[in-house]
Amino acid sequence: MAAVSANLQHVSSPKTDLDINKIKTWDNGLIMHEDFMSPEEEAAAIASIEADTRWTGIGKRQTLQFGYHFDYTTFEASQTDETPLPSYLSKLLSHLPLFTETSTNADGTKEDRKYKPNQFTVQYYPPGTGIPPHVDTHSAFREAMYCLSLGSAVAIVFKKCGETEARRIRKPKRSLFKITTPAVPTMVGSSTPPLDQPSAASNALVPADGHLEDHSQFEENPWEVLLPPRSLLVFSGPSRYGYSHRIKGRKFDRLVDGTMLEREDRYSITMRTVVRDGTPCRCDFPDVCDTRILEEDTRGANEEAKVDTF
Ligand SMILES: O=C(O)CCC(=O)C(=O)O
Ligand SMILES: [Fe+2]
Repeated sequence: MAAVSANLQHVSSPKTDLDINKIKTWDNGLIMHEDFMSPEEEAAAIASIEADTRWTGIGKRQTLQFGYHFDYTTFEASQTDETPLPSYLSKLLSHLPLFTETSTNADGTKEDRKYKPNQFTVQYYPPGTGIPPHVDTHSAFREAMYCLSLGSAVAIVFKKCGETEARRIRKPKRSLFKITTPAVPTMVGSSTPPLDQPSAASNALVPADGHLEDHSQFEENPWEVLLPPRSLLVFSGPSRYGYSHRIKGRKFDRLVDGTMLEREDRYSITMRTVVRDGTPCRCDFPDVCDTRILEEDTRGANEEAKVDTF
């Protein structure tokens, strides 16, 4: 699959450190494994997905939930609903390249651990649809998030969160089930894909060659990565906590050489590990961190209560 691109000012480039395995890494913690599965495995997974009768959702936004279900009213994992994994998912899970997370214990010592995902959302994207900019809820899931693309290639857009995102994330969350028109992005959790018409301006893609040395250049500027079919995206660090991601609603993505790549049916499988013990998120992006915002709001409410008693 060709690298994508256009606006040289916002070059984002992976280090292709293990070319033989087609693994690309970016300095913001994003990793892409190309050809993560064979075309035969992909076809089998799509056949199982298409034959499944448990699709839920509204309108064009249809999902299947396995392991713990993702709750679109809270943007967290359901406390009660759990569905056993189909065989294509168990197989996938058995050779997922698990990310090593470093956490700090109460006594200040560091601990390295790998966590297996236990929350799986399969999403169907008819051609032309996307997902609004969002940051997956920090407190609800562990750091590493995995996203497998099946079917059509698509461009995903990353943007380093700034003031706009910090403001938006504080707005009340919107539930998928209350939305009937294309959504205004909520920035937390996932919401209904907008059905934008393709536009020339929005088809501009960012080059994938060169080297990203400095995140600050992305503060205002989105950058795009083409997700080929059968590719696995691993989010960690800043790409998980401090960047929003979205898929624009459009019918074509434009490649570096100007080729317009028409979108077809796409399925994605998002894999996350649920945090159940209330461990607070301690990421480096407090402005877009729901744990920190809740702590701040609680402190604010306590201050107000103190004032009220006077
Ligand atoms: O479909 C994709 O590749 C992205 C999905 C996503 O961002 C999500 O499930 O939170
Ligand atoms: Fe997401």
